[in-house]
Amino acid sequence: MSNFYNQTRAASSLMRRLKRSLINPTAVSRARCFTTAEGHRPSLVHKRSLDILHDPWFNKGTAFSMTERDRLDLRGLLPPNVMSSEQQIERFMVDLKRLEVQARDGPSDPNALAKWRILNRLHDRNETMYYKVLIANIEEYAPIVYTPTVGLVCQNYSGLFRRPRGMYFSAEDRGEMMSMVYNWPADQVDMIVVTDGSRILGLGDLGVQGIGIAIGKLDLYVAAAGINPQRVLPVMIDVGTNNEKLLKNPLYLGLQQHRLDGDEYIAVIDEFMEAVFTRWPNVIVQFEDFQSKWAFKLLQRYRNAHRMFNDDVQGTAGVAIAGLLGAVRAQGRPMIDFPKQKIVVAGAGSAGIGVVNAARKTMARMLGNTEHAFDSAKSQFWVVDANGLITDERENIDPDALPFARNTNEAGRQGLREGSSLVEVVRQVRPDVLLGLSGVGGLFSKEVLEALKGSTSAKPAIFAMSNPTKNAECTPEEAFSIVGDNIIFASGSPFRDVDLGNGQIGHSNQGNNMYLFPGIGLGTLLSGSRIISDGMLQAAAEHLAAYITEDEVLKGMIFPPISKIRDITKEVAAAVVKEAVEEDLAEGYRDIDARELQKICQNEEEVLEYVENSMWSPEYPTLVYKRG
Ligand SMILES: NC(=O)c1ccc[n+]([C@@H]2O[C@H](COP(=O)([O-])OP(=O)(O)OC[C@H]3O[C@@H](n4cnc5c(N)ncnc54)[C@H](O)[C@@H]3O)[C@@H](O)[C@H]2O)c1
Ligand SMILES: O=C(O)C[C@H](O)C(=O)O
Ligand SMILES: [Mg+2]
Repeated sequence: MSNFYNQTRAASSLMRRLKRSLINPTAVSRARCFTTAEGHRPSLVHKRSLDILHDPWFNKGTAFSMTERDRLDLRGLLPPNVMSSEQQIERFMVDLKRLEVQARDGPSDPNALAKWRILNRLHDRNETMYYKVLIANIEEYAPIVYTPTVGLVCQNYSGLFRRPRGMYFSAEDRGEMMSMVYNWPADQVDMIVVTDGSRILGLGDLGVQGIGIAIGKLDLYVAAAGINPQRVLPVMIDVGTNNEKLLKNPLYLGLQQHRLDGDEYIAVIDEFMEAVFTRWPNVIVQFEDFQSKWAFKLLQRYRNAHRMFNDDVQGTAGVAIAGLLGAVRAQGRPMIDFPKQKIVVAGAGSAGIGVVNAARKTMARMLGNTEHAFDSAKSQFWVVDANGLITDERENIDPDALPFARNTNEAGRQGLREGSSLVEVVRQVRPDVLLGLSGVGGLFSKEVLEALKGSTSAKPAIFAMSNPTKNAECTPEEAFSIVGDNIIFASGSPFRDVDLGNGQIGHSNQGNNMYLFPGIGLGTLLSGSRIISDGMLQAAAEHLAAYITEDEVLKGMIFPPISKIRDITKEVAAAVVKEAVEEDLAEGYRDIDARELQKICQNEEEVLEYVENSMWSPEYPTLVYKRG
């Protein structure tokens, strides 16, 4: 009897709620909660895709089941791991409690993560205002939305995740990507930054959490290059992770399996490339923070047929070249002396090898671009990795590092051998430049910096390029205090200038690929080039190098201030457009065809104007309602 009574009461209460829901949309959701709990009765939704995720009544975030994701066009718009609502709450609570703990190991600003949250919420609410704030305060907030804070964000992404941004393609989506790509609401996408999360900055494998780096890079594409924010797409390809800590964490948002490898891995990336280029044939894809093992292979696989580049290999190389040329000028020598520089590089990964390859080519070009010049230029480099100096005696040598392996006999005459330590190499070689792309914080120890005092250069250069801040090979204070005032210093993450006393400033330059990738992307877009050639990358680097005046260089400034990044990007993009036209690669952009582009490129001012006029600026447009 009482059972019957309860059922009747529940049924009439449900009827009342449903009736109310017909007139009051708020009640729909209340009824939804009620019916779900009582009888799994579905709710009717008149939305799909992102509109559901952005609706607080219907959104379940990571708790959408896979069938619901398929039914509602949500596949790819959420990290792949489906969570229970209990897990969601646990994740939220862990994050909430973390606020009580001071962020350790992060950027020097203890409030960086809090600032990131505030900016991120603005990004979700009002994109125009977000970019207005970012552009107007780029020097202050680039370190929040980009390196170094973005590293901390990626490390904590499972806790920080609120509203999804970008697309996730996972190993589970094989065979589905071609249709999934249509779940993204924008018909036009100009720029994709994609990562597989395998080497995020110097922080290692962060799996699905690496999406933060793609978001941060695209923030700069909008702020610096004026790419329309409605046409950017951050992508995470989740093929698993080899980070055991993440694999053991039940609240991790990614696939809880080890990374795919070999042909299986390549098949996933191939499928992703085919899907995005089918839907958006003119898109440009920037590969970011792939472990070296795949970075070079994928670059070779796609670069001759697709509009793509690898920022860590090619963007970094260009920035380093600009910095190295600046360092030569700072010594009061002509740039043409670059081929005489002795360069010790610590780190033989995607970034280190990318830099030595490009620097070797630049030297060869300066020496007349002959085969002999190219061959002899390699002797200016000493490459040291985790196992010490790389020589031709190295077993299982990485083929990408092979051209830079020192000849053992010749190394012996210098007092060096296979595996010599960094300090030994610096002591014996007495280099003009010590460049770090090792990911190892503090690698340029007191001993190494002391050894650099023996440099044959009047003004040795120290490039501690690893990110984020705690992974820098040394700080500017260490460099100036140990090696002396008469040095050039650059780091990947921002550091403050050093007060040398007597009114003298030791400049701390930020040598980061952020000076180039936005211009490479924008220039490629505006030229309509089908590929990104070496010449286009070289033109970008040369323009960055030329941006700094003689006066600035002599004061030790080899990179311009970040506050000028929009102007630098415009110049770099114009150089890329011109080179694409010169190489006959440019096919035009929108209503500017190849022939018109050629005409524009005959006049320096006109190219710059073309680029500037094509850049998006954060201004509110007037909105007019039109029935769909
Ligand atoms: N400033 C920039 O614009 C910029 C651009 C790209 C990469 N980076 C930074 O460069 C670092 C490396 O990136 P990657 O993609 O080449 O990584 P990677 O993991 O592929 O390569 C790291 C290299 O460093 C070597 N290494 C490790 N320990 C060493 C030691 N004790 N001494 C000498 N070498 C050592 C490794 O053997 C490997 O060759 C990262 O921290 C990344 O953030 C900076
Ligand atoms: O992301 C950066 O700040 C630079 C570079 O791409 C890196 O991987 O460290
Ligand atoms: Mg990178």
